[in-house]
Amino acid sequence: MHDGSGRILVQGLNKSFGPINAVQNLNFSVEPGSVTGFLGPNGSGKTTTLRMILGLISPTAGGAFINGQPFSRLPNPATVVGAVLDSQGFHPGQTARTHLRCYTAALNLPDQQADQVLELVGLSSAATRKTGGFSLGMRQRLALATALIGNPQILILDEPANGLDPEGIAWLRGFLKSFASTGRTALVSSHLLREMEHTVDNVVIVSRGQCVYNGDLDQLRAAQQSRVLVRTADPATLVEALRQSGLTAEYLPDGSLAVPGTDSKTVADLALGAGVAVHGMQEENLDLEQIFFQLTTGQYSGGAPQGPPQPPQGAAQWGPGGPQQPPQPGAPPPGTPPSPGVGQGYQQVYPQQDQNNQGGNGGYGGNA
Ligand SMILES: Nc1ncnc2c1ncn2[C@@H]1O[C@H](COP(=O)(O)OP(=O)(O)OP(=O)(O)O)[C@@H](O)[C@H]1O
Repeated sequence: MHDGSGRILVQGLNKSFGPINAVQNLNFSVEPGSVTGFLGPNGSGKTTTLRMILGLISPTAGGAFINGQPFSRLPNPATVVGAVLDSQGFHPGQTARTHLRCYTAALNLPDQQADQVLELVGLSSAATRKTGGFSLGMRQRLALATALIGNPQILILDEPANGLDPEGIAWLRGFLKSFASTGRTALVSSHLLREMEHTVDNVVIVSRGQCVYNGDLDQLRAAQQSRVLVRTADPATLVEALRQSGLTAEYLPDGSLAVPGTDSKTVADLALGAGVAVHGMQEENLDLEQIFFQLTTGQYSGGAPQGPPQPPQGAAQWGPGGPQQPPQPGAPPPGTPPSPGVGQGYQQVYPQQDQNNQGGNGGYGGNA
């Protein structure tokens, strides 16, 4: 029997396709009562992971558990998990209602359930239309209706916002939030943090098949920091003045300094007090999307293998760049404050980016 918790647990998950390591040692948990975003660039292993969670492919190593059981061992799985990995699999000659009634019949559910889920996804008026004429957004909604047919406790959606217009995305957001507010679990993948930013409570961010962040989105947001970039004739003296005021500084490749967690006035005052001439100063702020790019950038750089992405300061659980531990049954949920020292040191955040500015996809740095 499953434990009924509504929890998804991924432990040491690996999947290789020949020489391709699509998923490497993934560990994360997805908690009930929340919407968790599973985020990463194209090809980062999201769909492969979801397929393993749903028992559609076998892991090379590790495991995925729903309510404490592998998917294949769940009794009445349609009442436990509803999933959409692909919104293309409809018979074009079938109406939306007939399509859904195939499922109610197969699952031994009352026929009215088909109309109920159509209403839930806002497709009641299209119940008798053939799916062949459906727009991409309507297909997404019908796929969602199909996933909901067994009134599942857990919803797993792969890129559900693809093809949705802004109104559709807003609707999806409201739907997922209300689904989670009833204590159920939603795991939703996307390659765009911006798309999911206002929908999800927690995020699991993957890059090149590895987890680079797993935790509370607010905590990731709180890790955004401004830093002051300062050019001076005497950086060593300024570093010492900063140090005496409890601030740290990083030497950037062009010789200027980056001072995190402060503002330009403070740095200017300290420089003045130390008698150091300042030749230029600038404040920089990271937004969430920049952090996302920074964590995931380099996947397609095509060059030599790179080091793992580095976490911003104060973030929750980190993957290869930090002390992420496999979640254990009963472990604290994502968002548990990091232990002292986790992700400390703003200096870790920038160097790769400043030097390489890889990918050109919003990469941070280069302003110093
Ligand atoms: N059946 C397969 N055979 C060979 N390689 C595969 C197979 N499925 C996935 N891959 C490879 O595994 C890697 C991860 O792919 P996956 O589809 O899981 O990524 P993704 O994050 O879902 O990407 P996207 O956002 O583009 O859907 C890619 O390099 C992909 O080419």
